[in-house]
Amino acid sequence: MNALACRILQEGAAELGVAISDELLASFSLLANELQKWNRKINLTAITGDEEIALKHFVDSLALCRLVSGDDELLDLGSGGGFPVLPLALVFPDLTAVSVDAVEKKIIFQRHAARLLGCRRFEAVHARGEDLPRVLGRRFNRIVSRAFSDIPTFARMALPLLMPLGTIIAMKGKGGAEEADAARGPLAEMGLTVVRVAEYRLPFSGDARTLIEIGFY
Ligand SMILES: C[S@@+](CC[C@H](N)C(=O)[O-])C[C@H]1O[C@@H](n2cnc3c(N)ncnc32)[C@H](O)[C@@H]1O
Repeated sequence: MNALACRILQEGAAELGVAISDELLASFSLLANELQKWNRKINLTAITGDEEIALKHFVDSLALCRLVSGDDELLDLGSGGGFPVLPLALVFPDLTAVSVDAVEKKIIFQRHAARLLGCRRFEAVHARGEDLPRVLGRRFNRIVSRAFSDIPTFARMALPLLMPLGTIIAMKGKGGAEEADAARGPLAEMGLTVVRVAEYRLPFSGDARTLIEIGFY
């Protein structure tokens, strides 16, 4: 990553309350390089420039740090090139993280990146969200997604894998609060409720973002 992208990552993360040491910065740089290298051959992401990756993939993913803790058992559903799960695995080395995507080449990239980065408690699984209860057969206390699906569809897939006191977190952009309101009915039918809606701005760009946290009634 170039110097500006490193600054964007460190200052953007600091604004979200996350400290990026020089050692972590080197890991994020390595991840950005691998993403760019693989993206030239296989389509992983439309976000390709250094500064864009630093802001729209890394800083954006790190906004979840306020709702995730290092000892969580986390599942990222529809993780694509590894977001938000890989930045979280870097910042929380003890996080147990399982990443799922329906596109195998994306999962192969994530396994490669995690190996290079030394993410010991990270597992990438090629599967469709609909098949997860059969494929995974385990439970998580934090199930997250970014740019994945509408809230009820995501919640329906996550529900069988959620621990009793766990929460589901959808990362949304502008209009997230309205989407959360509209989902209250379908969520109630599943025994779920919206426990928190956090609206904030992405550092530097000022783009609107919303974290929607959902739990059992
Ligand atoms: C728009 S991308 C978002 C990727 C990543 N979360 C991000 O924010 O950069 C949506 C991802 O969800 C995956 N996906 C879509 N439907 C899925 C399903 N039913 N089960 C698992 N993955 C799915 C796609 O393959 C794609 O990688």
